[in-house]
Amino acid sequence: AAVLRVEGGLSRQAMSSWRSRFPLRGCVRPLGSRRTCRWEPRPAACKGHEKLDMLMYPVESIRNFSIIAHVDHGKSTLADRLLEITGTIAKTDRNKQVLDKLQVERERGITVKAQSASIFYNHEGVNYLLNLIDTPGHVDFSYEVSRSLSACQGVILVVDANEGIQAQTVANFYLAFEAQLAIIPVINKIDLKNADPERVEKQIEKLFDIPTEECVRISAKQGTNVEKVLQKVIEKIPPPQCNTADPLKALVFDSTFDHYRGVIANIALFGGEIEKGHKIVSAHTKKRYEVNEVGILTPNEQPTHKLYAGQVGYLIAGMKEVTEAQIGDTLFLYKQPVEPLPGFKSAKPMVFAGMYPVDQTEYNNLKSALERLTLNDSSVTVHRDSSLALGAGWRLGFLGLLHMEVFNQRLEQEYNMSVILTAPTVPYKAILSSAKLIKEYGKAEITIINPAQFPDKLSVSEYLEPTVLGTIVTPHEYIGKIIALCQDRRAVQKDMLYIDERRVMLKYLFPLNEIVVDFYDALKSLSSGYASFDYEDAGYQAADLIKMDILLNGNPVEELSTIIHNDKAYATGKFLCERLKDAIPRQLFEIAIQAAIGKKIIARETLKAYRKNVVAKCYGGDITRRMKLLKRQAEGKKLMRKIGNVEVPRDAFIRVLKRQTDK
Ligand SMILES: Nc1nc2c(ncn2[C@@H]2O[C@H](COP(=O)(O)OP(=O)(O)OP(=O)(O)O)[C@@H](O)[C@H]2O)c(=O)[nH]1
Repeated sequence: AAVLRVEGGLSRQAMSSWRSRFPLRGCVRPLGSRRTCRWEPRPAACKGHEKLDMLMYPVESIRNFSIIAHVDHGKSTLADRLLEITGTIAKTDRNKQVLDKLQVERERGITVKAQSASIFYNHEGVNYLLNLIDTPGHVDFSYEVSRSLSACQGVILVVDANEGIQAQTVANFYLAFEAQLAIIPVINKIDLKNADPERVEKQIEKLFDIPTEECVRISAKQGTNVEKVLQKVIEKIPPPQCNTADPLKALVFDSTFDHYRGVIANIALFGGEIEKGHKIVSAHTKKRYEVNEVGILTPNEQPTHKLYAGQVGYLIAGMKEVTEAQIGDTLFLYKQPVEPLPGFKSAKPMVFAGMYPVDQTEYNNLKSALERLTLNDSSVTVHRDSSLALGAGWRLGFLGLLHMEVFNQRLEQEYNMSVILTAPTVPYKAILSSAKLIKEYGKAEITIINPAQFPDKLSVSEYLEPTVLGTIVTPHEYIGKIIALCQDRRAVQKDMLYIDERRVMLKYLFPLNEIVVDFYDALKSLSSGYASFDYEDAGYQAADLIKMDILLNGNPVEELSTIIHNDKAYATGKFLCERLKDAIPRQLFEIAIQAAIGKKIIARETLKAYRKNVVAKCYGGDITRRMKLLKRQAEGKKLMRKIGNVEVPRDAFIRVLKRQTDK
């Protein structure tokens, strides 16, 4: 055990000053009198946490930082290496992407949720406590990035040595830059055959004004130079500016829900200290709680005696309700109120879709699964909704289509729920002209997030659609095709800049609905995967919109009703009908697949009748085999949805909607 001896002992004053300087002092106790003043771990409080007991961290030796990058540039791999070389996790083959804890993250190989880990590191004889937050790269999850940055004083900006600066590199750089964080540029994958770190350094200098000599060249995969990154973190990133002697001020920057322990809030302490038994108050809800547990993430939860100003850790305080751990909330000690921290702008949903239980008896189960999952993913908005065909359900708002798919996958994997999802739509607006409707809504400008509520042209003076400013980074040989694609999507060019002799950055103003579903896929396929894309909100513009329905034998398919631009109606209607024809299995009768605007049919496909005789193979009629096949057919039917008398596989709709990829 580490024993700290102080020659000649300490005065009472000096002792209290030491107390405020050593964040983990809860783990040490004075031995003997003040005069002899030997300190050693306090076993009862810290059982099993020897590492924490042995080290003490004044604010000056804490660094809080995030790793940010474009998708796949190696954030999670770098995080793994940092954890490994500091001995935070064991070095084995199994420790891949340890911070990507969710099943969906491991399956898809992407980070969806930011994760933190505390690292202990000795640099030149000084012990440091480094708190690392791994963040997602995909544009849909940039909200996670900006939230994580609020708990940090610096970032490692990872850029792939082969791909160079990509659209999300630019977006993430500006998030960090605007938050005035220290930025350490790191060029990763220098082991690749085509790596060209020099070129990437020049790009970084040109676009971000960071001198080339500040870049660190590494291979996260092989571990080359990773130690240098840690040294840079210590040298370049300032320690948090706060004081343990101040009243408690803790920012809730993330939260997760545990079935057994309730809400686990990730907190960053901007002042004071917190320990088990403290009575705390939420600035947002004004509710009072008693702290049950505090600790740090290494990367699994590890309880500590206390958390101190400057640290990042977790807190469990008997919060059971989903709404209690508001992200961005400030926690303070009971009867010691503080000025709340600025918090976060709430996430702005870009895509809305209806969600319904496959079977209405599952409504309550789905409701509680949704409540729990939205606690882990507070960027999803939920409104109750109902439909004649699909029953009671919800209208959910997502940050993008990938976010929607991931959310759906998590519902299935983590809560065993299968649901019906309707076609995604963006939040349109309408300026009403009908006095009756204005009275009904209580306002003239309404937001439409459900095609079922689309007001008729006669009662509207203007429709508005949301737009985004998109950034595309591409090798120059694809420019022609990309410009044609953007024009096809009704986009207006705003800027074009060569970031070096081979790469171009384009800026376009897009109608959001043109990019939401499949723009990224289309861009990838026509640039052989080399172009990247990112976007930010850019307000509303007037648009000529209509509502289009898809009918199966005259019955509307509610999942596929969409609001689209008039110019696109015929082409989209025809395309949806063709795709649906491929996605629906032939049935005993003929099926008419039609696209309609109001009563007017604008496209039609016909699916010929066919009978699948599942028992045809059972010549001779072995009864058990026959029963087995019929049972299998019945199971298959559960995955179907009935529209009128037509059976449609439930996953057909999402396949139909991803229209562009193989057009
Ligand atoms: N050759 C080579 N491959 C690397 C290196 N670092 C990461 N990779 C590979 O690049 C791919 C992406 O790495 P990740 O660490 O998952 O990337 P990420 O940035 O965390 O990705 P997201 O979380 O989806 O944003 C993986 O296949 C890694 O094995 C490197 O230094 N060299």
